[in-house]
Amino acid sequence: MKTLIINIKELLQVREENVLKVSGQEMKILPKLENAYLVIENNLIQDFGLMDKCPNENFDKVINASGRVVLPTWCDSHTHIVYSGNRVQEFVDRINGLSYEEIANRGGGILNSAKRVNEASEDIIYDESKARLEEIMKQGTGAVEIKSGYGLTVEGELKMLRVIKRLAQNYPIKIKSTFLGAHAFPTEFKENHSAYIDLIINEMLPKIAEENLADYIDAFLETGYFSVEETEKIMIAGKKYGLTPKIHVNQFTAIEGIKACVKHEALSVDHLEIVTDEDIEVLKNSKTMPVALPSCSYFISIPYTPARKMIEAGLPLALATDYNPGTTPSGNMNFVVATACIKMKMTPEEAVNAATINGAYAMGISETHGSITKGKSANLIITKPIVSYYQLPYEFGSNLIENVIIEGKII
Ligand SMILES: N=CN[C@@H](CCC(=O)O)C(=O)O
Ligand SMILES: [Zn+2]
Repeated sequence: MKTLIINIKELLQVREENVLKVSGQEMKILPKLENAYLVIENNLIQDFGLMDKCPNENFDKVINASGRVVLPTWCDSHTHIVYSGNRVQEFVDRINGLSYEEIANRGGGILNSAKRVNEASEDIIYDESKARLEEIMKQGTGAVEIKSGYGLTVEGELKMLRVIKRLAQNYPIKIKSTFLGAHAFPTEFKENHSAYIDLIINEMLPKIAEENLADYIDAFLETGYFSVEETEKIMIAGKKYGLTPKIHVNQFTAIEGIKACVKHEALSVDHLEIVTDEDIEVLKNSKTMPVALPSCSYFISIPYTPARKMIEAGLPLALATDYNPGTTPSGNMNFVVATACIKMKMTPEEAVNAATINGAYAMGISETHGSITKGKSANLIITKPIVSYYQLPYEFGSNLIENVIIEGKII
């Protein structure tokens, strides 16, 4: 099957294959072709260029993208879309004055979702989660990382990871799986942290490895959740099973967690609503991708990641949704990109780079995803007719996507 897209008004994020992430000043540049064509063959980007060089041969399908922008699909490197039920009552409780912390201390929050996951069957969780996956694909996401972390029991965590595996088998979207057993301490382990960490290390991890259920390991490194020392144990144990760390850190407090993550060669550090100068220095000398989650800041009214400061210091930055029932019940990367521009003062170029190539890097797939590059997966967003890509963050509440192509096929 060979498809040709013609008359593309702007073809964005055109890169050579050696560009796996962009940092600092490089993030300001979003390479593009105007009036371009693109050829898809065998689910891959086979060729692209300017219309005056457009191939003149027989194609199985021709798409006329006149007036439209084409860009790589979003790479959402941080989600929790496998869960059951919802937390609408906590949302209303927060409007009425309770904080995220107060709700968690009453047994709500992560433990509330853990109760639902442990009560629900794998099939029910699968059905609820696949609806969310289908929704984000329509919103232009072509690769996604999904975490466990609402099981917090051996069976619950395995159940979530098996759902992620089934989603990966049944949908064309690229899925990376992360084990987040260290998301919160179950009530029965509140006073005995080391017993829960032993359970993660000695019971959960070997079973996960045996069934090959995860690519990465995560922990919620935060005051009141997992300490630096506890997270280090988890990272070391995960690495023994080949799971690279991707860690929740600096959401509410800065406790030198980033330093520990960099020491253990984390692929990414995520949240970063609170960032110190020392954190920035540590990240500068690393391969770790900082990941900002602006819809979480928006939804629970916490600070936005200081993107300007980080980019100006020369760091890369990725953007992701954090889609989860508690702090971010939305997986819309278009909203994330717009919010990064509006609230974090990222330029549209920086935001698109952060949501594509840097997002791909943060889930270890930037050799195959995240840019318009020959040989990469044919994962494309085709917009409706628009003035320029600036319109994407500008019209932040509108759906400007006409078609999404994943692995060469319109979904
Ligand atoms: N902060 C930790 N974990 C999730 C929220 C979990 C929840 O409240 O269910 C997050 O990334 O925001
Ligand atoms: Zn998260």
